[in-house]
Amino acid sequence: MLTMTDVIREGHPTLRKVADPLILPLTDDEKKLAYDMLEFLKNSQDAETAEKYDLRPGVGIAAPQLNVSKRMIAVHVPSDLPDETEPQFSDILINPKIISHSVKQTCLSEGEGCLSVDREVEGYVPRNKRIRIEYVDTEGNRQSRRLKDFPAIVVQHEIDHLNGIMFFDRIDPDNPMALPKDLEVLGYEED
Ligand SMILES: COc1ccccc1NC(=O)N[C@H](C(=O)N(CC(=O)NO)CC1CCCC1)C(C)(C)C
Ligand SMILES: [Zn+2]
Repeated sequence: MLTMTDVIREGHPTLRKVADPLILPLTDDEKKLAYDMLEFLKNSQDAETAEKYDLRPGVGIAAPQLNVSKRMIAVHVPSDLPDETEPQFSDILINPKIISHSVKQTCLSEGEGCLSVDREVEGYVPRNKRIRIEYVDTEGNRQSRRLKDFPAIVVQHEIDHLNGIMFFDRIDPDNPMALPKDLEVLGYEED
């Protein structure tokens, strides 16, 4: 199973590379990595396993973070409803592409972090509020999804990793707490 020791950290050159598209069908190794990535996220969200292996509570991870410069991400976003056990969005996305997106932007009120970044970085990370993505799943089937808000933020954060972009690259250095117009901060319900 993957643990935090398998995750490369800020400063490792692979995090700044543009990852290569995967050729289908996936090799057995690529398929194993895909499943390991999704299992890592599920493990990290299981209190006992997370504590036992000291895992940070992950909602998404990209292959480059495991030093594999290939266009593959895993996402496992829990539901924000208390009694709901089904995740909001959970899948392995091969060669994901943002096909279109809303003009409207959003950001997390508490900013972002990263499994590959061992420090707090202040500031809003503006992202598209709604996105339409296309990707191939591990069975080789093309998938198309429309996502918004937190699941959309997670997928955009992970696709950035496939292009060598870190979340703090998107924070305005002159005014980290600047809120671009047309941006709705996520986390505070608009009354
Ligand atoms: C179960 O955990 C949660 C439940 C509800 C809300 C949030 C979370 N967890 C997270 O946001 N987790 C972050 C995360 O996995 N990432 C992914 C990452 O680093 N990928 O490379 C960072 C997030 C910042 C915005 C989107 C993803 C870390 C960096 C804090 C571990
Ligand atoms: Zn990250």
